[in-house]
Amino acid sequence: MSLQRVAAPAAAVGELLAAYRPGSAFFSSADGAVLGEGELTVAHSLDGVADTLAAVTTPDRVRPIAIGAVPFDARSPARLVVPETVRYAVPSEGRGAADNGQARHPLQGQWRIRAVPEPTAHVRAVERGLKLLADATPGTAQLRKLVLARCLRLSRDEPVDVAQLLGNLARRDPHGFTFAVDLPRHTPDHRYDADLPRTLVGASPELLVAKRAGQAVAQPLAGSAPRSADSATDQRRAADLLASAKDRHEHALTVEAVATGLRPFCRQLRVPPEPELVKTATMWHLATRVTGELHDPATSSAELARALHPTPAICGTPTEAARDTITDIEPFDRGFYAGAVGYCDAAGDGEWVVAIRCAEVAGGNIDLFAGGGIVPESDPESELAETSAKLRTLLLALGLDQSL
Ligand SMILES: C=C(O[C@H]1C=CC=C(C(=O)O)[C@@H]1O)C(=O)O
Repeated sequence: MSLQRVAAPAAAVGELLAAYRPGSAFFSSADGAVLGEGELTVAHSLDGVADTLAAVTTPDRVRPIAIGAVPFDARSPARLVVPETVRYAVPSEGRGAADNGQARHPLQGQWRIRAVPEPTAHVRAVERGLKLLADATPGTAQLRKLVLARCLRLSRDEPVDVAQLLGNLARRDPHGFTFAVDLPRHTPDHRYDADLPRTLVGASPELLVAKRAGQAVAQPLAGSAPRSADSATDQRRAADLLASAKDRHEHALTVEAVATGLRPFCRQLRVPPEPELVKTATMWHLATRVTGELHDPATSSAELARALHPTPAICGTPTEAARDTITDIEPFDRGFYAGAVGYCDAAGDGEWVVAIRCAEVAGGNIDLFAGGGIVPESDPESELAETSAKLRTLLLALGLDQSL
């Protein structure tokens, strides 16, 4: 077994992006970027990260990390790789310059596109969800929020160039969390050839949890509006979102769950009473930054992520009832969409984001996902439009400027 080596800090995030090759693991945030290459060992759950890292940590071994993804259903195996080599980058000057237009390097080729479910069926799924939110079933916990998603399956003859897609995502959303990590090769439905590597690639706006210097930080998002190219319309949509009672309700349920999840670990937890607005290249969201001082500064980011995932931003409230309902209603397996992706080092420091605005790539196949939170005040047609707007993060990065 070789040592995990840490190379000298790279000059810029762009350098690590350029160095990404299929099979490596890339994660970037406003704090910089990390690129893991090679595979020393693999942990299959967030629970297993501490032991896996402890097993490879020796006095002459530099602080190892585990980097990778956890599926939506945390009972299924995760893939958290301890790379042989890790390179870090500090944020670069140019990182602030968003490229809001089309992908600079569109992925050429003829795509076949299949929506699962079809848009009209998604509207019916939301109507079904609304009925469950309205009906109280004696003896079962009342659903208060449910997140329903849909999937676009794109395929073509040539393999998808993940490095190019990753670069396009990073350029369009320079303040987001951009990632590409390999997944277990087998899907539960054996849809792809087991020889094909599978990669989760995306640009998530949502921090599940980060831990550094004895502090935990989470930034739950819930409540959305599409951006507009017209600046007056864009500002009006942002103001309407901030004032929307429906979106504030949807948001409050998520913040409540994140605060409840973090509280046992923290001696002081700050939860701002009012949400703020955050934006991506395509969406506005309501966000609340929750921060806490950890009782035990050694608590790891993997442990915190495990305690929080799945939040009501991607599942619902109460968690189990929402997860069962999602399995019943959605006609596809979420896989690693709506899971968690990030890294944790041997001191427990690390960052984990909610795996949204992402896609699973296998050869010439790419599955795009988007969902939305449903509360009793939700409107089915608006929910469909919201998922279409969210899908544009990946569609535009692929070079497809169309609404689906
Ligand atoms: C589930 C997704 O978004 C979540 C994060 C932000 C806002 C959301 C919303 O407004 O519904 C969702 O909770 C997704 O992008 O697939």
